[in-house]
Amino acid sequence: MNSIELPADAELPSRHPKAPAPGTELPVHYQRCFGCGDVDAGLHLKIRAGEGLTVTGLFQVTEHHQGAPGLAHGGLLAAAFDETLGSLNWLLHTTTVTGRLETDFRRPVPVDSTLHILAKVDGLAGRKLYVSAEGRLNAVDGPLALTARGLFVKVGIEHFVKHGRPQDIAEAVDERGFEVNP
Ligand SMILES: CCCCCCCC/C=C\CCCCCCCC(=O)SCCNC(=O)CCNC(=O)[C@H](O)C(C)(C)COP(=O)(O)OP(=O)(O)OC[C@H]1O[C@@H](n2cnc3c(N)ncnc32)[C@H](O)[C@@H]1OP(=O)(O)O
Repeated sequence: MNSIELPADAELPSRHPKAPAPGTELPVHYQRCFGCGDVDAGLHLKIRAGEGLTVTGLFQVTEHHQGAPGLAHGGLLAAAFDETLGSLNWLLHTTTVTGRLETDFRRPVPVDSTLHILAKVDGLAGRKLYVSAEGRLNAVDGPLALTARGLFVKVGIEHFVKHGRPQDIAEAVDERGFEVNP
C-alpha cells in the first residue's frame, strides 16, 4: 500500500463531550499493555489528554530500551508512537487499531532521554482515522527526533474477542468490563 495521505473527503471529528479534560493523565487501558501498562520491561508511557484532538506522551528511555549501545531501539520508539497515537481514541470514544504506521527517525535518542511526544488527529474518512505525531528530546520544544503518520481503523469490540487469546480477554473483561472508554 502507498504512503499515508489524508483523503480529500476526510473530516475532522468532534472531541467527545466526555473526553478527559486537557491535562488529565489517561488511564491505563489494559494493565498488561506493553506501552502503558504495569509491565516490567514495558515502556511505561505517561499520556495526557491535550487541547482539541491532541494527546501528549512522555517516554523515559532507559538502559532496557537500547538497540545500538547507548541509543534507543527504533522499534521501541515506533511502539511509543503507536501507543500515543492509539490513545487519541480516548478523545473520540472510538476503538481503532493500527493499520499503518510510518515513522521517520531524524535524530538518535540516547538512553536517559525523555521523549516528548505530541500526537493529533488529522481527519476521519469512514472507518479510517488519520493521525500524526512528533517526538522531541528532553523538552516540549527540544530537538526534533521523530515524526510519524498513522492510519488507524475503527473496529468493534468483537475484533478483540475474535482474535485475542481467551484468557487475556477474560482478564481484560474482569479489569474494566470491556468498557473501552468509561
Ligand atoms: C480491553 C482491551 C480493549 C482495547 C481497546 C483499545 C482502545 C482504548 C484506548 C486507547 C488504547 C490505546 C492502545 C494503543 C495500542 C497501540 C495500537 C495497536 O497496537 S493495535 C494492534 C496492531 N494492529 C493490528 O493488530 C491490526 C491488524 N489488522 C487488522 O485487524 C485489519 O487489517 C484491520 C482491522 C486494520 C482492517 O481490516 P478490516 O477487514 O476490518 O477492514 P479493511 O476493509 O481491510 O480496511 C478498512 C479500510 O482501511 C484501509 N486500510 C486497512 N489497512 C490499511 C493499510 N495498512 N494501509 C492503508 N489502508 C489500509 C482499507 O484499504 C480500507 O479502506 P477503504 O474503506 O476501502 O477506503
